[in-house]
Amino acid sequence: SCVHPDRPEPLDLHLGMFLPTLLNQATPEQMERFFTPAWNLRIIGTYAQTEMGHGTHLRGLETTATFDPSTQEFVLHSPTISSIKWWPGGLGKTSNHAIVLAQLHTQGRCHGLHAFIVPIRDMDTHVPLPGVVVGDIGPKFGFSEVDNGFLKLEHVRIPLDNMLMKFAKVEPDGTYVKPPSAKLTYGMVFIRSMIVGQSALALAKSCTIAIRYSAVRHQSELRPGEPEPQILNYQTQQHKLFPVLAAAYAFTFVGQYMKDTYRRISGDIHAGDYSQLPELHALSAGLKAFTTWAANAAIEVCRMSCGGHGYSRSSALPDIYVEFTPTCTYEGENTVMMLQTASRYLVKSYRQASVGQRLQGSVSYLSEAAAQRLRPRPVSGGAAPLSTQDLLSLVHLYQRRAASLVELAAKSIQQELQRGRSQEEAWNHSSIDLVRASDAHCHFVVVKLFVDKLEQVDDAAVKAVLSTLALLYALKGLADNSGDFLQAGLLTVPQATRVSARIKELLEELRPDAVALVDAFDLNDRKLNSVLGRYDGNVYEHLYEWARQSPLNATEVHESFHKYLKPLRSRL
Ligand SMILES: CCCCC/C=C\C/C=C\C/C=C\C/C=C\CCCC(=O)SCCNC(=O)CCNC(=O)[C@H](O)C(C)(C)COP(=O)(O)OP(=O)(O)OC[C@H]1O[C@@H](n2cnc3c(N)ncnc32)[C@H](O)[C@@H]1OP(=O)(O)O
Ligand SMILES: Cc1cc2nc3c(=O)[nH]c(=O)nc-3n(C[C@H](O)[C@H](O)[C@H](O)COP(=O)(O)OP(=O)(O)OC[C@H]3O[C@@H](n4cnc5c(N)ncnc54)[C@H](O)[C@@H]3O)c2cc1C
Repeated sequence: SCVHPDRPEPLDLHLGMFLPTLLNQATPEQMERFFTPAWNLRIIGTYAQTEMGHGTHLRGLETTATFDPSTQEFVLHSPTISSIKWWPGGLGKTSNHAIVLAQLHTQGRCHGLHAFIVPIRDMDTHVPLPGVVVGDIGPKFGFSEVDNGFLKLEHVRIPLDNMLMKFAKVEPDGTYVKPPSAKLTYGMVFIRSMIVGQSALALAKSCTIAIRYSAVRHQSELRPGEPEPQILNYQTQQHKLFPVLAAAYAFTFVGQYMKDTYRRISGDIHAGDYSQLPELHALSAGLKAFTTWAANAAIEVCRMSCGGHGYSRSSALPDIYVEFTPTCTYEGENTVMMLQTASRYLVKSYRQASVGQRLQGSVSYLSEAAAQRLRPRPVSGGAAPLSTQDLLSLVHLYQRRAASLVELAAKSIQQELQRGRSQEEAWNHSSIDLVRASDAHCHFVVVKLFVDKLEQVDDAAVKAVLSTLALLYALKGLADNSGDFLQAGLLTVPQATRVSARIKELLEELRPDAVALVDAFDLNDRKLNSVLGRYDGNVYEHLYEWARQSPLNATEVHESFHKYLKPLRSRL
């Protein structure tokens, strides 16, 4: 990471999950024994939860940890081929320890998934320990710097106090002591919260490269006989890139909010107050999925907006994409995360609101919607007047769309039940609606946080341009999801037409500030690592220099001529 601070590297899991899991789940004695050597890289660890057969379904994980009171040890074992730990970063060749998630068996009973610190390589020779079969899982889409690995445990014994026991415990006689809350052992909320900020960074880098390049790239003819214009003057180029720019700002604010919320609530949890954990889980799961899906698509828009040179590694956009895209899968596959937010939070809150409960946090609007349902509908019934200028009214529109889609999902479950389907089937047959409800809820949260942030901006000029970005973000989202708003009776066709016209005006308004707005991310050339996105805009000279350094150009005549072409010629 000293060369490219953002490139994935084998120690990411050690820094990003092994250390934080110790901080969250180790006892003071275990901190003493493990944290210090881990901080000094004597111990190098990873987080081994996913198996070949299960990544999402945690309760289906097969690795076992069976307590043996006669020796005061746990026996860690991979009972089947599908139970082999698979994917953990840094596991293949780098780590000498792993936090292994395994089903805890003691006194003949299974107590579910718990975390165990398992030494896997000799601390001096780095040779795998007895009973440990470990290696790299082979080439991947990207992440080639990381040795994502497999781990097969064959009756490996570890001492009793290698089980992380801050919450749950096993006593010397094998008695299991339950944690204060079963949810505390899940973990993963920390990284999901951090990933929201990673989405913002990926967007900021991508649109900085694409907008700067679009300011120096001249192509085609706008007015006959005039010089070729900057491609940033094409309305279609602005329509591709300025909403990405707006999203980069939006997600930056959401990423800060997510980090602050994580810090606040995990502080409460450390103090023994678990009441906010459901909100933190739902928010981090939903926003992780929402922002990574959006950023994933936007990086590709930025790459393609740079034409051929966008496809060159010199642009950095292919690498940004390859390194970012697994965030949609790891730390909770996005669809599954959206379903968690809907099923474990939004529908539950909807039902509480329907019986008059006052809701707090990001779902408080569901109480308002429930109260609304009880009031007689206005005769007009039609959509409220739409202001394409007033941000607060747009926030309200997103709130009502979310409330409407949560209600639609909850009603779908009700209808399925009335058809005689079981609970599980009713939920499964409503899961498309559940995902839409979560998506709409997260979209509302993002728009609301963007507008809230503007209240904190004092400088009038900065506030004005950020308001334009917030308007573009909100109106583009309205246009992209107009079906939801039309279906919910929140938008009319004439209003939708006005929205499209307003978006075109905003693109024109933003054009003069576009380069300054990406410069404001202050991403230096080393961090961007992009010939197209260079601050000095001197692209062509550096593109030529970059190509000259290609390994293929080390010799004027490549050995392939003599080895293949020439012999081939002689045979034809
Ligand atoms: C410190 C320095 C930092 C420096 C950083 C430096 C570098 C960092 C760089 C990069 C970062 C590092 C690494 C990045 C690269 C790769 C990392 C990838 C690592 C991984 O890829 S690592 C594996 C991730 N793999 C998953 O992510 C599994 C997903 N699968 C699940 O998560 C579950 O399978 C679920 C939830 C789908 C179903 O599980 P289930 O069936 O048991 O639960 P169920 O749905 O029944 O819910 C029962 C009750 O638990 C609550 N609940 C559930 N989950 C909770 C949670 N997390 N927290 C709190 N409450 C939770 C519910 O809300 C409900 O609550 P209630 O009962 O009240 O409704
Ligand atoms: C680059 C990378 C690094 C990783 N690093 C680690 C690591 O360090 N440690 C670790 O433990 N793991 C790691 N993983 C594994 C990762 O956490 C899992 O791949 C992820 O949790 C998804 O689980 P899965 O692979 O089983 O996918 P599956 O869950 O099998 O997903 C396949 C499809 O099934 C769908 N699906 C699954 N369950 C449901 C459901 N209930 N309802 C509806 N649809 C469903 C999904 O939406 C998806 O479309 C890493 C993965 C990658 C790609």
